[in-house]
Amino acid sequence: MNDRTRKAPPVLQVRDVTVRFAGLTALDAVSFTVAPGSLHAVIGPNGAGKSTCFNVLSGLTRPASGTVTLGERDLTRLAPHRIAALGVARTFQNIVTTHGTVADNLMLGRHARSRAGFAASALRLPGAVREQRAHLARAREIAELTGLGPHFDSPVHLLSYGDRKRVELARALCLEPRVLLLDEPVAGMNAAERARTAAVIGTLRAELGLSIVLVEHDMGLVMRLADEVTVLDFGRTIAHGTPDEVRRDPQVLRAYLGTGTEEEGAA
Ligand SMILES: Nc1ncnc2c1ncn2[C@@H]1O[C@H](COP(=O)(O)OP(=O)(O)OP(=O)(O)O)[C@@H](O)[C@H]1O
Repeated sequence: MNDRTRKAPPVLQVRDVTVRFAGLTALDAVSFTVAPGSLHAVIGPNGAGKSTCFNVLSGLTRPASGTVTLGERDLTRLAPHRIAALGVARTFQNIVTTHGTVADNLMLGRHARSRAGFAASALRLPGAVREQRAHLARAREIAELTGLGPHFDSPVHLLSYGDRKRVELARALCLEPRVLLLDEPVAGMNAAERARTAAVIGTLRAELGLSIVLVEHDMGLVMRLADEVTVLDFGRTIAHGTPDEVRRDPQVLRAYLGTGTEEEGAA
């Protein structure tokens, strides 16, 4: 059990979000709601707008119109660090940590939550030492939760690719988020690593009660883990529902099989 179990996260609501890049509409009035403690997947073929959607949620891209709210808070125009401070943490598709030990990387993640100043820490004042110890203990718990416990003191570059990618996930968890945005968490992994990471994601939701938004190309993983799925294609929502509902949706099948109508512009 963990002592950080908190009340349910607030509802994350994306309403009518539109993003344009020059002439291209990357997201076109996209809306979805992430229920507290649920796992919501955003899927779609290449170029559908999934990363753009994540960039809006994490404050890296400002939409031309529409809003993103977490409970009562409007996140739409906040800087990324403010959004993170409100409890929305993300991982990145292509970042795989290579420096330091697992512990070093997780402590970097804890740094944002540290109250003791740099000088107090450097001078090893008692309060700062106590705080540091508590952060280290929590980092160790997070390592256990993400399957990295045995590697806590290992240099990251000696770990397998799958473990290294989970270091990024564990570092995001060190922010103690209420909402976790996972951008292709199993990309590039082999089958065993994918299964391991899927199990970790399931555990996170069960044990921490987090809301999770998942962008992932691995449909098996999405269908196994998601409570709800939003399907994008060319920036538009083409389907929304439970995994079973979307997997049978003719528009989804068309988008994935590339046999779309002229209007959908499939090649
Ligand atoms: N900074 C940008 N400037 C111009 N166009 C962009 C920019 N970012 C994304 N796009 C375009 O917006 C559209 C949506 O891209 P996005 O990366 O969000 O799709 P995606 O669903 O994440 O794709 P993938 O599965 O390949 O990662 C694409 O046509 C892409 O080329």
